[in-house]
Amino acid sequence: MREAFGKRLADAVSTRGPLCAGVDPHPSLLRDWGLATDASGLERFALTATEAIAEHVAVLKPQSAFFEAHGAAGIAVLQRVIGLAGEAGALVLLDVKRGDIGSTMAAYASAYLGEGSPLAADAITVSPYLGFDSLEPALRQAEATGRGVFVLARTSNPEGERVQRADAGGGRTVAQSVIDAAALRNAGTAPMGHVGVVVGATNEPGQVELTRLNGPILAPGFGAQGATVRDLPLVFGDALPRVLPATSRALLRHGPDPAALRAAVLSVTDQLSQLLG
Ligand SMILES: O=C(O)c1cc(=O)[nH]c(=O)n1[C@@H]1O[C@H](COP(=O)(O)O)[C@@H](O)[C@H]1O
Repeated sequence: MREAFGKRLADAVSTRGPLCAGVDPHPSLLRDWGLATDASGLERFALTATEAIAEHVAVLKPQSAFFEAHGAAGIAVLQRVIGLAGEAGALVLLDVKRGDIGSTMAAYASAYLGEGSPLAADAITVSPYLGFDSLEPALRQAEATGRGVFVLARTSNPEGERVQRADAGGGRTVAQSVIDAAALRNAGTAPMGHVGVVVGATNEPGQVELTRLNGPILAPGFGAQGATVRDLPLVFGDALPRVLPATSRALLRHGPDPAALRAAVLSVTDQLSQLLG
C-alpha cells in the first residue's frame, strides 16, 4: 500500500522542488518540433518530453485532451506517459477535469484512481460544478489508494471570474466555498491532505483565502498565460509553500532537444528555489 498522497507529494517537492511540468501536445507544438500532427507525432512528442523532464520534477501533468484527440492510439500513448513518468519518480497528475453525478463520478474514480486501472495516475483534476459533494466517490477512492484530487476553485482563465467569484452566500465566493470544502476534508492530516485545489497564478491577489486548506495548490497560468515567478508571492502570500506552479507551453517550446528541455526545467526550478529560500 502506498503512502498517503500528501506525504508522497511533500517528499517529492522537498527533493525536486515544486514545479509541475505540463505535457500538453498541442498540434502547433508538434509542428514546431518538426513532427506530424498525427498519433505518431504525438507519441514522439509526449515520450521525448516525458523522458527529458519527468526525472527532474515533483509532478508531471499530462493534459488528457490532446491525447484523446487521437482516439485509441492517443490513449495508448497517455498510458505509456503515465508509466514512464512514474518510473522516473515523478508523481503524475492527470489533467482530465472530470465532474459528474456521483454514480458516474464513481466510474471516473475507478478509471483514473483505481488500483490496477490502466490509466490510474497519482492524482487527477476534477470540476466541482455539479456540486462539491458529487465528487465524493473520487475523494474517497483517492484517499483509499494513496492518491489525490485537485478541485478547480479559481481557475486561470478570464471566463472563470463570473461563476467563481459569484456570491455563494455567507459572504463567500463560489471559489472560496470550494476551497473551504476541500479544507474540511484535509483537516487533521499531516503533512497535508489529499484534496488539492486549483488557483490560477494569473489571478489578482486577495481573491481567495488559502491558509486553512492544509492541502496542495495547483497554480497554472504561469508561463504562456502571462504570470511570472515573481507574481507567485503576491498571489499566494503565506500559502506559497503549498503551491505547485504549473507550466506547459513555456517549457515545451524548448524542445525537441532533450537537453534544452531539461535546461528549461532546471532553470525554472532554480528560480523557484531562490524565491522560496
Ligand atoms: O487544471 C489545470 O491544470 C488548469 C486549470 C486552470 O485554471 N488553468 C489551466 O491553464 N489549466 C491547465 O494548465 C495548462 C496550462 O498550459 P500553459 O498555458 O501552456 O502553461 C493547460 O493544460 C490547462 O488545461
